[in-house]
Amino acid sequence: MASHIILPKEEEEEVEEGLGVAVEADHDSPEPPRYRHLQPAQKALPFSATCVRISRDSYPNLRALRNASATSLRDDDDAFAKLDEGDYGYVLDDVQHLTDYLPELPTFPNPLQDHPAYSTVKQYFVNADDTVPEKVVVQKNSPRGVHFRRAGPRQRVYFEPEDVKACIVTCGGLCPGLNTVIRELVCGLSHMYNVNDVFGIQNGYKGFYSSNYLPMTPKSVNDIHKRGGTVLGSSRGGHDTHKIVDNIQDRGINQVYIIGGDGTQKGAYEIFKEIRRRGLKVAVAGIPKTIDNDIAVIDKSFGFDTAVEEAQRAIDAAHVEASSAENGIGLVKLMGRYSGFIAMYATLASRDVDCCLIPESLFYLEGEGGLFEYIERRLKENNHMVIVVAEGAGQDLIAKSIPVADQLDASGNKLLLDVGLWLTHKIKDHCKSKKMEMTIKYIDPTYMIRAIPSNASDNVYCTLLAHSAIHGAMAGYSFTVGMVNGRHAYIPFHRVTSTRNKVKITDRMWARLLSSTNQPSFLSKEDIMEAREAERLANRLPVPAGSSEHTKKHSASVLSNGGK
Ligand SMILES: Nc1ncnc2c1ncn2[C@@H]1O[C@H](COP(=O)(O)OP(=O)(O)O)[C@@H](O)[C@H]1O
Ligand SMILES: O=P(O)(O)OC[C@H]1O[C@](O)(COP(=O)(O)O)[C@@H](O)[C@@H]1O
Ligand SMILES: [Mg+2]
Repeated sequence: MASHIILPKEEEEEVEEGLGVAVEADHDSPEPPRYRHLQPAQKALPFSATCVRISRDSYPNLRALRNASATSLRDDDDAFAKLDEGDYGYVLDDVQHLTDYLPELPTFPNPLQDHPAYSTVKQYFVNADDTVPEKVVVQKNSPRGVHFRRAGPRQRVYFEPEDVKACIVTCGGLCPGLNTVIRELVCGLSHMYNVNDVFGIQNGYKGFYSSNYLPMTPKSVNDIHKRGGTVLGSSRGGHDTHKIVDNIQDRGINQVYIIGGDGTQKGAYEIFKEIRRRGLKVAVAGIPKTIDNDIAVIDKSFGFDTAVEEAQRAIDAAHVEASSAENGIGLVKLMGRYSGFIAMYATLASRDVDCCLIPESLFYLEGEGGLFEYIERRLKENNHMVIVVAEGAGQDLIAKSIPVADQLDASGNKLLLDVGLWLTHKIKDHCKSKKMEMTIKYIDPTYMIRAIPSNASDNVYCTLLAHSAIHGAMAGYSFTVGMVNGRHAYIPFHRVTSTRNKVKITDRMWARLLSSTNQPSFLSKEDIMEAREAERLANRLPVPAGSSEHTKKHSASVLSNGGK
């Protein structure tokens, strides 16, 4: 896979009058990276900002460096990174900072140092060099790997409180905890940094240029965390980078807090790039929201725990319905377009679920090891059963039986066909063909789950995320904030948008689920090998000793060495 990394001029003699060269590095190839001069548009960028601190001499390490990362940069010229190498394979995948393109900015003492509540905390400020490792399970000889900048308050900040004009926007689908994040941003800015000029953008990205900005105060947001939804409103679509940045510029906004999922974070990155291109002193802080828990790098997204908890109520209802009928089946559809985390965790928590179907694990209906065979067996054994299906599961099967053209929502997300309804009909038809008496009750609790306020633990998590975002923006960084291995970190935008977090069906968690439900895995031996190989390639791991692939490679290298 190729990615583009930009080197500073002084490290590349081949540059003529340009500011630098782009390096196209193919990590899977032993060939040295190819150099390309920057395109005119890229030359317009203040170069010191985007340089990757890798010298030409360290090229042998470049592959190792990129290999240390589980995800790669997007394969386009926009994907610039700030990578910093340390000893023993240490890599800092750093976030953008105002001084990358405005090097002369003054700094100010952090007002928290005089705050009665915070100044008593020993070592309240984080060390400027503190970083958080992406992977915490290591071996004796493994390189230290990729790290992210640790979140938290810094000794010096890049904004004076009275100069800050902040705005908050929520985009995409609802998720429990949105109001808590909004509340804590407004209160945190005011209570920690004495910032009182905070505005709410209404109804998502389009609100930047089509609605009034709502002034927000600690008083006006005091009890919003007890309500579901978002007091600001949200929407899909409407991301017009130029119009948005024009408005940010015209209104003198200098901190933008953007709460939303993968689509929203992509939009935040576009906004940041345009802000930087215009040389504006504006920090962009993304706070990832995804009820599906599918955002890469971070441990867990806010609202996920609340969603799993609320899903129990639907599963309980399905269980009551199923167990109160002869050959009763309760079918619950849970959220998860591409990732089945809610379905998997809700199943593991409930213990009443007999089968969980997720997008990551393909299933089939007919024949040996299929869903119908399992349903028949389970009804015979237990007289009732509960099935949980994630909304993105079985889309391939539905598309085969009901061919319809793909439809997209306003944000460009594919609209899914209703797997719950489809499965209900399929199961009914099958039982009818087998002359089996049965009852099936289908429950879709999606909007009931999304619309509730967050639970206690999500409330605390939302508060910490909001505070980390504020500290980062005040310190001049632009980033997506998130918890990585239990510590809050500032993550480059491209890292959270380039891949998706998915359930690994070769992991222990999925194995636990299979053993708890006793459902078929729907996988052949070849499927398992294929999934393991995909996993290995995605994580750039070596071929395991003893595997057939390893034996093949080993024999080939022995032969090429003349059998030595
Ligand atoms: N690639 C993209 N570039 C810029 N904006 C995007 C992109 N993808 C989505 N957006 C914007 O982000 C917002 C939310 O996206 P959406 O996919 O609906 O929800 P989520 O952020 O939860 O994934 C929408 O306003 C959409 O226009
Ligand atoms: O009906 P809507 O509002 O488009 O939302 C449905 C989608 O919203 C979600 O709950 C969350 O999606 P986003 O992360 O894109 O906001 C999905 O699980 C679901 O498919
Ligand atoms: Mg999304």
